[in-house]
Amino acid sequence: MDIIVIGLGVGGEEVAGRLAEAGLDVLGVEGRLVGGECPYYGCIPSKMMIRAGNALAEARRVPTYAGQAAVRPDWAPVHARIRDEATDNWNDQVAVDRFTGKGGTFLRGHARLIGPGRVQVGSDVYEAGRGVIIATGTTPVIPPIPGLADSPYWTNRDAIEAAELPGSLTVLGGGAIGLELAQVFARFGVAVTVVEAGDRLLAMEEPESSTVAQRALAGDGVTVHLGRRAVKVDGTTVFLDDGTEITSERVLVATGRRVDLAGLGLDTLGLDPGARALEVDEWMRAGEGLWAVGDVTGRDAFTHIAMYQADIAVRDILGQGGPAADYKALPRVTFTDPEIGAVGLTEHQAREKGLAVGVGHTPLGSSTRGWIHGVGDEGFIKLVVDTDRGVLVGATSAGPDGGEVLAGLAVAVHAEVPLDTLRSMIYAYPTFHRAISEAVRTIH
Ligand SMILES: Cc1cc2nc3c(=O)[nH]c(=O)nc-3n(C[C@H](O)[C@H](O)[C@H](O)COP(=O)(O)OP(=O)(O)OC[C@H]3O[C@@H](n4cnc5c(N)ncnc54)[C@H](O)[C@@H]3O)c2cc1C
Ligand SMILES: NC(=O)c1ccc[n+]([C@@H]2O[C@H](COP(=O)([O-])OP(=O)(O)OC[C@H]3O[C@@H](n4cnc5c(N)ncnc54)[C@H](O)[C@@H]3O)[C@@H](O)[C@H]2O)c1
Repeated sequence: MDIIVIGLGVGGEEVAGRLAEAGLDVLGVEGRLVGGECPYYGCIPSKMMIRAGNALAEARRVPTYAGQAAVRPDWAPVHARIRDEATDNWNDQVAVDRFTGKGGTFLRGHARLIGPGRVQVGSDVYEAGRGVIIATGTTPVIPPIPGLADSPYWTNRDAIEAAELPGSLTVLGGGAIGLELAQVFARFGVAVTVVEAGDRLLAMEEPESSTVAQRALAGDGVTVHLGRRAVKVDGTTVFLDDGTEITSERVLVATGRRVDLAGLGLDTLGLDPGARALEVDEWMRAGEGLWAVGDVTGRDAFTHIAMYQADIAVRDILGQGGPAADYKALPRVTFTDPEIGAVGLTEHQAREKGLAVGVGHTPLGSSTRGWIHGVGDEGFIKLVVDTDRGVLVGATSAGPDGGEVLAGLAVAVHAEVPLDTLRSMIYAYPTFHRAISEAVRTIH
C-alpha cells in the first residue's frame, strides 16, 4: 500500500477517493459506515428534518397573510425520507462502491497504529509506504451526571433514527445539535425542554445570536433553562441544581463532541494518546508520514472544514502545492429558523485579539425585505471591523436564509474586501442581503 486512511467519514472518504483516483494504492478502513456522521446521523438527515419542520412553520404563518391552512404534522414521511433517500436504511454499499470504483481497497474494521506506517485491523497488519491519514471524527460527550450513563438516553444517532417521536423530550445542551433538533421536534408537537449549563444558547456566537435563537425556540413553545446544571438523572427524569425536576419520555444528550485518540495506538509513534485532539500543521501533517483531517484535528467540527482539510492533505501528499490552511474566514451556520450564519471573529474574539474594533449592526425587521416578510423576519446583520485595516474580520447574518446571506460576508472577510468597496457597491433591492449595506453605514 502507498496510503492507509483510518476512518472514511467526510474527510477520510474525500482523501482516500482522491488519492486512489490519482493512481496511488490506497487502503481505506472504516469501522461503521463509509461517509461518516454527516450523511447518516448528522448534517443531511438533520437538515431534512429541518426542511420538514420549516414547512410546518411556514404553513402555520398562512393565516397571517394568505387565508387558512390546516396543519397536521406527521413524522412518518420525514423518517421515510431519511431512511430511504438519505441513508439507504443506514447502508453504505453505494459509498463503498464509489470508493472501490475509484481504485481504492476497502476494509471494514477498527484500525490502530502499531508503529510508523503500520496499521493493524483485527489480526492483520498493513504497511503504508507513503503515509497514514487519521480521519476518525468525534463521538458525543456524555457528561458524568450521576445516573445518566445508566439511563436510556438518546444521542444524535437515536434522534435521527427515530421512526416515531416521543411526546416529550429533554435536551441537554444548547449548542447547534441541541437547538436544531429541539426546534424541529417542537414543530412536530413534542413538548421540548432545553437545559444549557452556560448563561446563553449558542455560546460560541455573538450574544445577539443567542437572543435570536432563544426567542425562536420560545416562539415554538420550547422551554429553556439557562445557567442550570443537571445534577442527577433517574430514568428519564432530569434533576437540575436549582431543584427543578423535568420528566420527559426521552432525554437527548447534545453536550458537545470529543475526540477519542486512546484506541488509535498513537503512542507507538511517540504521540500523546491522551491529547484533546490530534494536532496538525497548516498542511494537516501530524508527524512524519502522518496526516489528520476533520473533527479529529480539534478544529471546529464542520463538514466543510473536513472537506477543506482533506483537499489540503491531498495536495500535500501529491506535491501539488497551493494554499495551506487558513481559518480566518471560517463560516458556520446553525440551521434554526431563523438561520444563524457567522464567519470569522465575533466582536468579543476580535477585542480579545487586541484589534481596533468597529461594529456595524442592523435589525432585519427594519430592512425593506424584512418588513415585507413580516412574521418570521427576526434577525440582524452584525459586522466586526478591524478599523486599522478597514476590513471586516467577522460577521453574522441571522434571519430567514441567514446561511445564504452569509456568502457575501464570507467573501468580504476571506478576500479582505476594503470597507470603502462594501460602501460603494450596489446591493439588489429588496433582498435580505441588502441589509448588509445598512449595517456597513452603521459601523462605528
Ligand atoms: C446532528 C449533527 C448535525 C450536524 N450538522 C452539520 C451541518 O449542518 N453542517 C456541518 O458542516 N457539520 C455538521 N455536523 C458536523 C459534521 O457531521 C462533522 O463535522 C463531520 O462529519 C466530520 O467529518 P469527519 O470525517 O472528521 O468525521 P466523521 O464523519 O465522524 O467520520 C469519522 C469516521 O471514522 C470512523 N472511525 C473512527 N475510528 C475508527 C477506527 N479506529 N478505525 C476505522 N474507522 C474508524 C467512524 O466510524 C466514522 O465513520 C453535524 C453533526 C451532527 C452530529
Ligand atoms: N449546523 C451545523 O453546522 C451543525 C449542526 C450540528 C452540529 N454541528 C457541529 O457539531 C458540534 C457538536 O454540537 P453540540 O451541539 O453537541 O456541541 P456544542 O459544543 O456546540 O454545544 C454543547 C452545549 O452543551 C452545553 N453543555 C455542556 N455540558 C452540559 C451539561 N452537563 N448540561 C447542560 N449543558 C451542557 C455547553 O455549554 C454547550 O453550549 C458543533 O460544535 C458543530 O461543530 C454543526
